[in-house]
Amino acid sequence: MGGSVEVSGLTKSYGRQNIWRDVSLTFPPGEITALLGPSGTGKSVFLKSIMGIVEPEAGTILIDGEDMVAAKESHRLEMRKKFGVLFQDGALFGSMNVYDNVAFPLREHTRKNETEIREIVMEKLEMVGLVGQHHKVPGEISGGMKKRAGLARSLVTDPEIILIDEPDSGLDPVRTSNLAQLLVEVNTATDATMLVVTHNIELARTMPDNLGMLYRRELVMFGPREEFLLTDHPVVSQFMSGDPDGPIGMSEETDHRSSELFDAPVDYSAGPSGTAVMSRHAGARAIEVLPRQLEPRSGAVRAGQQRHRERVASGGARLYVADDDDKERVAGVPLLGMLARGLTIVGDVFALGLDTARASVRRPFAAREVLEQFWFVVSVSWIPAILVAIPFGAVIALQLGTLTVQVGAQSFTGAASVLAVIQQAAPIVTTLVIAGAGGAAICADLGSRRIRDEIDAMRVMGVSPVQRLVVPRVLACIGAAVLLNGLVSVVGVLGGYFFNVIVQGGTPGAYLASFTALAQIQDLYVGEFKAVIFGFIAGVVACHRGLNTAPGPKGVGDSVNQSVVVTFLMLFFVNFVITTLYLQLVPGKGA
Ligand SMILES: Nc1ncnc2c1ncn2[C@@H]1O[C@H](COP(=O)(O)OP(=O)(O)OP(=O)(O)O)[C@@H](O)[C@H]1O
Repeated sequence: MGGSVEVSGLTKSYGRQNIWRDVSLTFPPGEITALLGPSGTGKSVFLKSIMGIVEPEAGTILIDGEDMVAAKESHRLEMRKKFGVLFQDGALFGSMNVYDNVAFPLREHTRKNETEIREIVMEKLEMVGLVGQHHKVPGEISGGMKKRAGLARSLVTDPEIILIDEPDSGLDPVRTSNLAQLLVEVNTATDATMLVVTHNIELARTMPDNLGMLYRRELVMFGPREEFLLTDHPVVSQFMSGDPDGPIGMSEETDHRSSELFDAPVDYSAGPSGTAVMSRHAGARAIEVLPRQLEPRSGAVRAGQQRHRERVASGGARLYVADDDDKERVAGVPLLGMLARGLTIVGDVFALGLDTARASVRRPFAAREVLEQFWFVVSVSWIPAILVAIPFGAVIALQLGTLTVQVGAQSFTGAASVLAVIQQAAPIVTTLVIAGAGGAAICADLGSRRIRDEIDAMRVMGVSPVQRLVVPRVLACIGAAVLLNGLVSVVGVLGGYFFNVIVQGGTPGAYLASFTALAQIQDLYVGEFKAVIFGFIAGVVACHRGLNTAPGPKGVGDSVNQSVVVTFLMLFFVNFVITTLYLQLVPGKGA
């Protein structure tokens, strides 16, 4: 029998917007449950809360007795291995073809060899009608095909709990019916607990054993289909009939809450051959007949359905109906002030930095991904880094050259300009370029993956995005910073030499002599040390903003902008701290 999911007192807000509050319900193990509700009522947020990828402020979600809300992320990764999840748009990994997408959970979590994996993958692909299309990447297939591929991927590990977000979106009516039938067959074969979020009235009427509805920040009703589908609750019956007249309007905010219909007298009478018939005399909707439920094509008995009918017959399945008191006054968590939000981001970046450092010494180590990312960051950064290094070295050389002449210390020009380039200019220039070019691209890449639900899909499949995505990118930024720091130092020093010796008429001997007299090997080390730290900061900030991108293309743009600005601010602050410490701890040569 499938896993149990018990939700109790769940409340979620985004800033001031309360999405829903005090939601309590239990999904009976092995049964199919559908969660309905008008657009924007928080169905997807609810599904993501169950997966442990959205954090509710209050309440518990017990998965086979373990609380997902209270669990640490490392334990959540384990708990999520019980789940198979189909996201709204499939959430396929864009860099892999359909076959590799479907094989992904098996390669991650089982010791099966490629032959065994192939057998399972092809079986699931055949089930969803995608054999022959499996070599295509997600960009080459239709929305409906992505959905079916996502379903195949969610089933390969034989999950105990299957969560499905809008199975009908992007599908024509016939394929929607086929998919509903397929889900019934899957439930028959696996006895998994299934939760389907949908707007599709036909699907809601014919597939689930239980239904619930979210509306105006609360769970309006939850219970067995036999009662839910025959209710005269104004909100539920309007939604199920698709009637434009009633309490549900165009927008949640302006919908009025009418209890007129709810209070109207109801007349139940026996329906044909085991179904119940209800007529309501409140005017709008008249007769509703309990629709026939989808059955497995093979004629097999669906164990979940059997248990459900027994529960209903014994009176063990009760319809929950929310009180009609006005919940509108529920306030969300107040928006944090600008300063608090800034501090929260810095704290989160710090936490991600620690997680990254810990994960970088854990297996598996994605060496290939590190190399690919390193190559990418270097390839987009090295030309701008050199082009910035030349004028930067020249400006430092000219400024210091002029100054040393003014104070009569021209013989120290070489040391001053070389140290300024190696210790200050090179690490800063290098990292600014890495943050602006490589970091921005990393942030945009992760942000796009986030809005396509790829990151959530990864977490739901029990794979840590920190280990898989952040560690390689941060290591790549550090490697690129060290390499480019060396390159920028050389270019900057040569530029300085050119301007001090050739343009300003200094002598090469004095230039080099001052350098060897005042500089020491630690000066070189501190430059490279800074490059490591700055590369780490640029990588972590870019990944943090990418992974926390708000929905939509604007969210990606905002994240890239924030990534660059936050990196710059942190770089200059950390540079100040390191320089101060270095000057205190390492006495200058000859001091
Ligand atoms: N990451 C987020 N940050 C801020 N607000 C969010 C976030 N995710 C969702 N919301 C808000 O939560 C509300 C519920 O969104 P959700 O996607 O769960 O609705 P839904 O019922 O699934 O809608 P639909 O049926 O149209 O998909 C919306 O107002 C949405 O703007």
